Amino acid sequence: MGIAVARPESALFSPKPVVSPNGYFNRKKLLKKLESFGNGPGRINGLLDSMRASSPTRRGTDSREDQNSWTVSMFDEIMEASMGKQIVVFLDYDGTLSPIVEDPDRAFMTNEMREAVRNVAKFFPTAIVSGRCRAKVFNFVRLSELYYAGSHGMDIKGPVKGHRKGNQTVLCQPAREFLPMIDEVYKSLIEKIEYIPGAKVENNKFCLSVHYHQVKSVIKDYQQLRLNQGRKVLEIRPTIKWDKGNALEFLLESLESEDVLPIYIGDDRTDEDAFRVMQFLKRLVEWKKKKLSLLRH
Ligand SMILES: O=P(O)(O)OC[C@H]1O[C@H](O[C@H]2O[C@H](CO)[C@@H](O)[C@H](O)[C@H]2O)[C@H](O)[C@@H](O)[C@@H]1O
Repeated sequence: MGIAVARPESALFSPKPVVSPNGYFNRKKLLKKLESFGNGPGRINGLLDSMRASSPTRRGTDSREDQNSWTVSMFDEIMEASMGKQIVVFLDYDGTLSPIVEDPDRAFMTNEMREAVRNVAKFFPTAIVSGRCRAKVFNFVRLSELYYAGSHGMDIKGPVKGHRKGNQTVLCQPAREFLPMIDEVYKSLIEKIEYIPGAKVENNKFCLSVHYHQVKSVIKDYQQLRLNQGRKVLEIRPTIKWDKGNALEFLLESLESEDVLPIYIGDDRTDEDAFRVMQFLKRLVEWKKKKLSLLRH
């Protein structure tokens, strides 16, 4: 597959973290970048809906043939919508780049998939957005040219220095203060879980995944932590308002390019936080366009 999109020579992400006093990004600035999001009002919305509809189902019923025909039919649409824009690609890991398997430590991606991601990253800034801790997802993917947003976006880092000329590291860890608490709960869970056959607790740095049940009793005394249910997994994370959607906004805000077309591919409930942000931004762009056209007439 050949993709011809011009990539600017300058660094794609700004040199230092974008931190505004009241948060980690400036929505107004982001809106400006996305002003010409799509070639018509329903364009990106339709694209996103189709992407979601064709992502692998929980039971994995989509055939390879279905997926291939979707890829071919969407290719032209994506190319058309991206005219003059900087495409930015966001990819979830488990269930998107790797198959869902029983043992979370063995969720390897194929070399074929790694090659595909490597090729995408040659043309577009590419970020992996995962519930896993950044180091672990990096060990699976092993592509240093990518951006990684681990712990559901609570730990963001750019490509290693020197990989691409002029590229800088972006760092964002909005839940740092929760580390001791997460660690405490992790230790407590390890003790409890020892006696439960098949249960496993995974330390994802800023959040924890309990591969199965018996967790509610342990965290009931921690009001600042919440429970989230994933695929046969319970996730514990800080109550702060920060999810994969915020990670997406943070990375888009860090882009130096003015006109961007974000593409996000994911399969899980937590990816819907990012889908919601994309829908919201699109509505904002439409609203602003409508307002401008009313002012002109
Ligand atoms: O955001 P993601 O990259 O999709 O991470 C979400 C969770 O993924 C992993 O668990 C899931 O995949 C495992 C391996 O296939 C599977 O055994 C488990 O049942 C799934 O829930 C990861 O282990 C979790 O820590 C992540 O929260």
